[in-house]
Amino acid sequence: MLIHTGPQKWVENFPIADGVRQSPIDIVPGQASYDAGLKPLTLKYDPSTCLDILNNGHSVQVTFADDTDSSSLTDGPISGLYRLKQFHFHWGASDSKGSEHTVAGTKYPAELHLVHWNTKYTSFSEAASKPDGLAVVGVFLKIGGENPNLQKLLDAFDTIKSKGKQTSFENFDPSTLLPGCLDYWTYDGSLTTPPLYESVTWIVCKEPISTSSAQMAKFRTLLFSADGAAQDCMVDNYRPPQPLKGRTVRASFK
Ligand SMILES: NS(=O)(=O)c1cccc(F)c1F
Ligand SMILES: [Zn+2]
Repeated sequence: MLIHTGPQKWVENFPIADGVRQSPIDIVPGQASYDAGLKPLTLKYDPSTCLDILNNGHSVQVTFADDTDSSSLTDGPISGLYRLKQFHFHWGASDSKGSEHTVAGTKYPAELHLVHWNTKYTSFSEAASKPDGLAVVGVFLKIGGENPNLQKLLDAFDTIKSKGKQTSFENFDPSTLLPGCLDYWTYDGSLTTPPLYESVTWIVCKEPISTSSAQMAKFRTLLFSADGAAQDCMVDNYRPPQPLKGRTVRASFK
């Protein structure tokens, strides 16, 4: 029988779930403070660093070679250079929910997370638990026209349907999943899945990218469960917004 240990249970094994800088949050544009000192994001991605696509049992993840600075994030709210490690998604059981961050209470059907780690540390694993260790760029997906760049990922889903399945995935350029305008909100937060480390500088793009309802349905064909186990559709793999606890959300735009 299926036991879902949802976000409400995480605090038992990860007490930081009730910490002071947890993610995601509800972003209230009217309460964000414009910071003229915030630089535009510099995202330089090399498609040849794209390695594989994986069903890790809680999302679909595309992993990158991070042994050089070829795919990097600089500027924006951060100092130094952060390397792209992976990107993944969160989505709902229907188009009415699925994003982790919300905007004045609005839920999007999905959210893309591009995970980067600070090269002042020697590896992702070392960086993952440091207060300035990670920078995650979040991009909302909204229902609109079909997204041909997203379709390249979806076409690989049939071969990674169940938990633990992965397949090679090469020469994908993640910048094709970025919105045209890179205006963003930024705040200090955490991983949104266990171990919930408070190590993430969040950079959430104001402009969503489009996906179709049919493309969203394809995400929902993935499984939380491993081959041979009772089939458990991978849906609602998002954590709800967490208390702001006095944090300031800054905007890179007026
Ligand atoms: N949802 S999330 O972007 O916070 C995230 C999840 C797992 C590992 C990470 F490094 C990470 F950043
Ligand atoms: Zn995520």
